[in-house]
Amino acid sequence: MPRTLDAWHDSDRLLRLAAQTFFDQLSEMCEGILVVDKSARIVWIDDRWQRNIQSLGFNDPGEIIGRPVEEIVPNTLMRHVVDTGKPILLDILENKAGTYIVSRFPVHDESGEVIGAVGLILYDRVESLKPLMGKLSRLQTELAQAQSELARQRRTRYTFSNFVGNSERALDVKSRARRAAVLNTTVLLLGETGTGKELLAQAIHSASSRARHSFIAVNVAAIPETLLEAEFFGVAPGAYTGADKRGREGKFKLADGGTLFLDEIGDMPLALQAKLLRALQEREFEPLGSNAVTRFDARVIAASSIDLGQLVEQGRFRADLYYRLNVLPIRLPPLRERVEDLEPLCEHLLEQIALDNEMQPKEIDREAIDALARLPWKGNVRELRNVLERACSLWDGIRLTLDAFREVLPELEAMPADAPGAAQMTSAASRVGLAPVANDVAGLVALDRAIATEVPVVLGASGAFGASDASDPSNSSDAPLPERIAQLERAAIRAALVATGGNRVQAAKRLGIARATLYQKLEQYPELAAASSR
Ligand SMILES: Nc1ncnc2c1ncn2[C@@H]1O[C@H](COP(=O)(O)OP(=O)(O)OP(=O)(O)O)[C@@H](O)[C@H]1O
Repeated sequence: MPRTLDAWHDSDRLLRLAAQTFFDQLSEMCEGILVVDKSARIVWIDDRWQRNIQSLGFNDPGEIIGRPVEEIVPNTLMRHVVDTGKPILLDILENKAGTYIVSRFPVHDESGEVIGAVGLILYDRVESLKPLMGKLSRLQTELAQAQSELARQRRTRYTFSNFVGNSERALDVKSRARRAAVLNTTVLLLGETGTGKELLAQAIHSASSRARHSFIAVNVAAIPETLLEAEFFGVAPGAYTGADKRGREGKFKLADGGTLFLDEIGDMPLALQAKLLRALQEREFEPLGSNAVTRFDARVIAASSIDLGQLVEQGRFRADLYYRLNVLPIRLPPLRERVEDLEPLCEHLLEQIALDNEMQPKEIDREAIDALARLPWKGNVRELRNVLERACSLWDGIRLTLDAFREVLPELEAMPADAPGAAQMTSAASRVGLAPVANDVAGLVALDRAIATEVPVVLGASGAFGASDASDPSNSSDAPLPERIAQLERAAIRAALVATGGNRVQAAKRLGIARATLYQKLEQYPELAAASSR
């Protein structure tokens, strides 16, 4: 079939000519061509490419032929193309000679083996692309900043040295946590709000072999129930209408290799508890809207300020999940049970406050510490820090005396000097008993704080719950509006907590706000947080 043969020969010739024409056209169009052999040594450059020689520090083409390409062209990827046999169709090459838009192709022999590569400078007047390049570089800078901020947030701030306290209880907590750090098991931190559960979780992570990886914290209570699953396990691309087309990674994935801190685990809805249990057991999970499983390798540290055992009894927490989490429980004592740590804690917190506010650290009188030791500190170290911060801002002197705290804690006034220590003061009834009620300002505030700390008792003890906190400067009609609004807000939240016996879910409903919003508010007002159960 001569015609077919002719056609074959014709097409073969045609192809060769096409390749030649393509090459000629391309060399016309582009700003320079460079060819390397299979060991990435330069074998040929065209006339246009020669224009770059001087900017690269050479005078003659003879000086560069036969040399490894990266010795001549900094940042080139020609060797990569030869090694992988894969083209790089479009790239930006930046080096001391300038910024270029380049293209790189492997060259194959008849058997398909890579025998070299061709590099084309498509565009060398990147100056004219300046606005575009400027935008690109701005975006790159922003991305780098966002990435470093994210990495900073995911790094832990705390180590064991930040957990202040030399009391027997504090030392015991630290030694248990140190032991937990070297193991890879699940840890359960139990303790009232503000006792340092998150601090300890970070310290365990920092001292573990996972320290180089992320520490991801999720407050289960602060996330609306409907969003929890996506937040935990992520969303597959295009999983549902309105979902991000590219999907979203969940906290489990983000914590991969590192530590996942699940705060207020007792607030997790039952349906999600099942999925969490499976994830912990199987070490894999399915993102929302996906059938494919994702493996994960993160240590889980869970925390709770309520007795999980009790929740199990009430059928609000799965027993199997409880046992799975309760491998290594650590109980953090409330501050009132380790009042000997008050002094070092005050010193540490005063230093922190000074650093944060760029001021000289204040000192604290022994007499003031003794008085503080008699308070119940339901908001624990967090509440202590708030009190110290307020005292620092209101008190001019360098030493915080008892008077400095009388301004912040008027109930100190009402408390007899020989009042029993906080450790013995286990009920609000005893505190209310100490305080004169009604029109006496200090008494009213004492009552107010007692309400904030021991809700149910005071419910019966005072019908005057709605009475405003007369000693609070924000109550004065001269107080700025934001302070007065905050005061009203506190009063409303407190009233709702009282009315619901401290139940946060019901209180949020009563207030007509989302549960997550209430949790945010309680973070703002730890003395109220201390008053409520979950
Ligand atoms: N032992 C401690 N030494 C120094 N600072 C502490 C200590 N315990 C708690 N803090 C500080 O008190 C504040 C509250 O601590 P953290 O958030 O760890 O408590 P938490 O138990 O996780 O509270 P919540 O249950 O409300 O989330 C933080 O500023 C923390 O640095």
